[in-house]
Amino acid sequence: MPPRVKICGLKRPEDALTAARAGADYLGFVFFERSPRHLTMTDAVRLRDRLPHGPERVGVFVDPDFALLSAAVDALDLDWIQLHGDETPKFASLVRARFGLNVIKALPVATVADVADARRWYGHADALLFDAKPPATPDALPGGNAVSFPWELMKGQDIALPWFLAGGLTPDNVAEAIRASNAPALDISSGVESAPGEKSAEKIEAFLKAAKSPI
Ligand SMILES: O=C(O)c1ccccc1N[C@@H]1O[C@H](COP(=O)(O)O)[C@@H](O)[C@H]1O
Repeated sequence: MPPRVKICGLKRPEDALTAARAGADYLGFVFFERSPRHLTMTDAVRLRDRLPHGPERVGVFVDPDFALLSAAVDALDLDWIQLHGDETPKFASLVRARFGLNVIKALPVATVADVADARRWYGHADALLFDAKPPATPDALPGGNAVSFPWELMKGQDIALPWFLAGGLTPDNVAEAIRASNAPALDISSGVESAPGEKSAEKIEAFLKAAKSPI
């Protein structure tokens, strides 16, 4: 079965439509002010009725408060909440209970010990997302840095939740990433952009083609 694919950091309805037509399973929207992909609440409300139906909608947050989550859930009719900061398992459980939505917890990975951290989230999150650790630079974001970790770290891991491979994926490296990691789902942002925050229709289509039919 081909991996499920999330195209993240969408801001324009035409990019969401391109992703949906090309076979994306999830559409991701970033609510983090420092990101070039940040969606303001005003823009989110405008976007809502122009989004395609079919793919599930994921809001991406970094150590959010409940007011932000509530506004974004309402604005975009979200299906999933992705926590991409230093949130605790207890906080993830509270979010699930409060909103009745699925939670994806992003985990930063550099070594196999970071992958083993997954088990802390069993019973608290509905899916996990393994992303590279952010570079140690002042301007680095918690995610969306176009940085990969060694995909082989995931191979043969017994992860008891659905999981996404993320970080530095591109149309050119995704077939190798799938082979190396056996990932059941993939998440991409920078690799389908022409500039930070600007999605490329050609790259979205190329990524989905390569991800859904790896050689
Ligand atoms: O994309 C962002 O700007 C972002 C900001 C804050 C937290 C998470 C963010 N993105 C997530 O990171 C992955 C990997 O990004 P990339 O493909 O390496 O650019 C992305 O898909 C989002 O889930």
